[in-house]
Amino acid sequence: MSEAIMNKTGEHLQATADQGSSKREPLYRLSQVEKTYQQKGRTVKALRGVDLEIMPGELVVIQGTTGGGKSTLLQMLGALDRPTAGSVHLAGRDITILGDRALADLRAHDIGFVFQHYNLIPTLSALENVEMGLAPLRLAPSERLARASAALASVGLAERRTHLPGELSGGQQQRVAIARALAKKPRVLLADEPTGNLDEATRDEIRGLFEELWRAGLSIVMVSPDSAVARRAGRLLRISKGTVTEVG
Ligand SMILES: Nc1ncnc2c1ncn2[C@@H]1O[C@H](COP(=O)(O)OP(=O)(O)OP(=O)(O)O)[C@@H](O)[C@H]1O
Repeated sequence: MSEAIMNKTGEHLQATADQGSSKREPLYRLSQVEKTYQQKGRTVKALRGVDLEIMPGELVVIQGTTGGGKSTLLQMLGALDRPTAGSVHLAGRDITILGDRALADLRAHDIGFVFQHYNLIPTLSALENVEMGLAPLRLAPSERLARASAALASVGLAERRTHLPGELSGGQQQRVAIARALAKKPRVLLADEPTGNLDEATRDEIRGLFEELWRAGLSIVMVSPDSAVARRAGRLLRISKGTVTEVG
């Protein structure tokens, strides 16, 4: 990535890195988190008493066996679902006791999501897609435009702002999705197999972008089976049968 882009990324994220919580307070603190699902009359324990702390500025990669609980854990971190037992604190706040509206507000402001399949709206331009991510924040239109433009520039796509997703490569579409998450200035970026849909060369480009974002101060938690992503991680976790272990 060019130095100019990195400077923009750094500037864009500075406000995020500075916001609120002190450096010593964990970004996440999970205590005895359990999640059980009912599946055709039987109980499945997806998470079994997970204790986990993630500090601000960490790049955490989660790997594990199929059905081990990776997606369930990411859903707990993303406030997309509540645990059956235990607590999840985000920046010192117990998010397991929040109501639906407060959780939606938290997701809109504090958590950036990136998925394997980009989830862009095909009829909207790159810039409009990024702006859409800001809709729940009810910003003034000028502020929304400024934030979306800055986020697109921070991933190197300033010149592609008017392009539709179908006119962009897979890697560029994933960059738009990352810009959409960054525009919120989130406390944390959660990514679910973000390189899973890309060819090897593009995969490396997106791995590099995540690493640069991390080095610029962003906290990132990523589920990825990609061993090259794991090698770049600050911290690698394995989850199997609902139990998390540190690797290395
Ligand atoms: N909504 C649900 N309802 C019932 N069971 C579920 C639900 N979501 C997950 N499970 C079960 O919980 C366990 C953990 O699932 P999870 O999706 O978290 O695993 P995973 O590690 O992400 O798997 P994969 O790598 O296959 O995506 C599995 O046994 C799964 O079948």
